[in-house]
Amino acid sequence: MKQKETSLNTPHNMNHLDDDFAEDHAGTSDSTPLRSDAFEMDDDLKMELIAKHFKEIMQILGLDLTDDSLQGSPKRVAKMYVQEVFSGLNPKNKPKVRLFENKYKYDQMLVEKDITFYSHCEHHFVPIYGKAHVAYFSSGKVIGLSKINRIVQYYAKRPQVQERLTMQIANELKDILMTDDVAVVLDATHMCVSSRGVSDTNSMTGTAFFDGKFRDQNIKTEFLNYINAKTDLR
Ligand SMILES: Nc1nc2c(ncn2[C@@H]2O[C@H](COP(=O)(O)OP(=O)(O)OP(=O)(O)O)[C@@H](O)[C@H]2O)c(=O)[nH]1
Ligand SMILES: [Zn+2]
Repeated sequence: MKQKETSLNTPHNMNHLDDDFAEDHAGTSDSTPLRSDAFEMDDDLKMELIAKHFKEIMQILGLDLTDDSLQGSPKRVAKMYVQEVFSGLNPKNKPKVRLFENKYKYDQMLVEKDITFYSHCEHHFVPIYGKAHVAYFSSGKVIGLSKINRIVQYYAKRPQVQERLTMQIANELKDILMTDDVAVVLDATHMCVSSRGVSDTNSMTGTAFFDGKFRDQNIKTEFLNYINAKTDLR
């Protein structure tokens, strides 16, 4: 895991490194740049500190925190960051995945497409949202379909760049399923591009990862055709 040292003024002793914990929980697919003491602080303290600092940001912006609509916002934002939109930074929220034997000897590709995800751009902290399409060939084991969605959600719920999110999903699936035969495609809208800055409301960002059998052009085409096909079952 990549580790970064920065100093944060907290009342906690966050100086020692719990390497074993971090390694056990983060796994090999984790490439988010995390502080070496990222797992030291409990959620309550994180929320308390974020609320305190966010309140200051609101005050600096000139907002009157005695207004009854604004009063609760620092705590609301803190709770949303820690328990919801950035919950994927905490390894305790990593989905528990059970493997099953591929008893039915299914040897074709399995595709989980149109997985809706919400993430946040790590440069501007505004939403990225889109669809993930994931496929794999079983090397003898299979996982429950919902776990694929949960893995996508876990890594999406972090400050992200789309390229890293794509790789984290792919590497996690390769680790769990013990195979290189994994493909991941993400189509997403970045609100830092659409709602500010260049303000392009139409452009989308595509990222893709193909390994193992998916490097074969025919297999790749089969996967891409399937994710682009209209499946009107909903
Ligand atoms: N590669 C990559 N870039 C991203 C992603 N999300 C946002 N960005 C870009 O990150 C860049 C940050 O660049 P800066 O020039 O420092 O930011 P900025 O001055 O706010 O740039 P503008 O958005 O052009 O106004 C921007 O070009 C964003 O569009 C992502 O997932 N992957
Ligand atoms: Zn951005």
